[in-house]
Amino acid sequence: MKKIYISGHRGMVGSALVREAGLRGGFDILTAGRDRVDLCDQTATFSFLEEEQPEIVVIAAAKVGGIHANSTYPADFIYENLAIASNLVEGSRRAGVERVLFLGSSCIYPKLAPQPMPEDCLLTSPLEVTNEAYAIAKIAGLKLCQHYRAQHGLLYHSAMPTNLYGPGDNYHPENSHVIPALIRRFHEAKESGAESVTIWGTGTPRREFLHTKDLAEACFHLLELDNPPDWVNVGVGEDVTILELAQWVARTVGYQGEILTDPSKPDGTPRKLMDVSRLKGTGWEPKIGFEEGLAEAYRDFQASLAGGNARL
Ligand SMILES: NC(=O)C1=CN([C@@H]2O[C@H](COP(=O)(O)OP(=O)(O)OC[C@H]3O[C@@H](n4cnc5c(N)ncnc54)[C@H](OP(=O)(O)O)[C@@H]3O)[C@@H](O)[C@H]2O)C=CC1
Ligand SMILES: C[C@H]1O[C@H](OP(=O)(O)OP(=O)(O)OC[C@H]2O[C@@H](n3cnc4c(=O)[nH]c(N)nc43)[C@H](O)[C@@H]2O)[C@@H](O)[C@@H](O)C1=O
Repeated sequence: MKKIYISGHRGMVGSALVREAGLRGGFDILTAGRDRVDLCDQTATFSFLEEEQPEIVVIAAAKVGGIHANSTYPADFIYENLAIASNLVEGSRRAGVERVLFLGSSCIYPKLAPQPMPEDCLLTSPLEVTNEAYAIAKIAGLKLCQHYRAQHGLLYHSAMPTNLYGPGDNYHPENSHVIPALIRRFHEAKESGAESVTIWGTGTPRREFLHTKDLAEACFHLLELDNPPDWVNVGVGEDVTILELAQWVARTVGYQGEILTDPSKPDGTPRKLMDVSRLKGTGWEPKIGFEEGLAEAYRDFQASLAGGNARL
């Protein structure tokens, strides 16, 4: 049994990682809420890792949000994410942790990166302003792992997922990502009989969406590789416009009214399609189709309304 600490286990990604570890077997799964350890607190994080002695640490704890949250609270996003990454990476080294997997995000790549975006376009031109603070912290996390691996010979490496969705998402009307936000807005419009739903921005940006179960499988696949890349993109390799996404969500929810756009709201990056050839070359493929994944996400939202554990 390998002792694996999955940080952020109450979150959308951390909970998918815990489920996947359970399905795979062979892991002694360690989790800890903020009540046990605040990962922004260096002393508490170092002591926790020293006491628990995990063999593997997965960094899925983070301050996370959509375009509005990122641009409204940039100080929180850069500070908390830098602190979590540096405390967990240095704390892991001190506690003798053999392997760390750090989760970043596709927003680490330049705003106008070549499409699809290969791993080596990192730091080649400026970032998108709406999530610069978060992206800088995620680049720092990736670089911590890369340099600890180089200097200390530790197997610390990273995965850069595209935009994610799945059970346990954050359905906050303003601070969430686009999929949970639209599920909620279209559902409420259907319930109230509203004639139209307005989506933020022009509807023209393109985004790629990966289900968290596929991401969790990719993470455990990476943890099985003897010599994983320092960082690797995780995505499906296909994208849609935000207007097309809104039409998918409307169909899933059963909303038949009009869809309007609001160009006074930010679009963010025009496109961020991942080049996933490196990961696919190691034998991983996503499995969950978008229609199936969205239908499941809508069921998760409905369960949360009925008193489940999703965040509203
Ligand atoms: N969601 C997405 O679309 C994407 C996510 N990612 C990455 O995946 C990872 C997880 O994201 P996701 O699951 O969506 O985010 P969530 O917000 O759902 O989960 C984050 C988790 O981190 C925990 N956490 C945050 N700060 C602290 C802290 N100081 N101490 C202890 N725990 C803390 C939260 O705890 P609590 O429950 O107490 O708040 C929560 O459980 C992040 O690294 C993110 O960058 C990457 C690409 C896209
Ligand atoms: C995962 C990723 O998430 C963030 O980047 P983002 O891709 O811009 O994320 P988003 O999901 O919030 O928006 C995607 C697109 O959708 C449009 N959009 C329409 N209507 C709504 C809406 O109602 N809510 C939201 N949130 N967006 C909407 C929105 O205007 C944008 O064009 C980063 O901050 C960064 O942290 C990061 O890593």
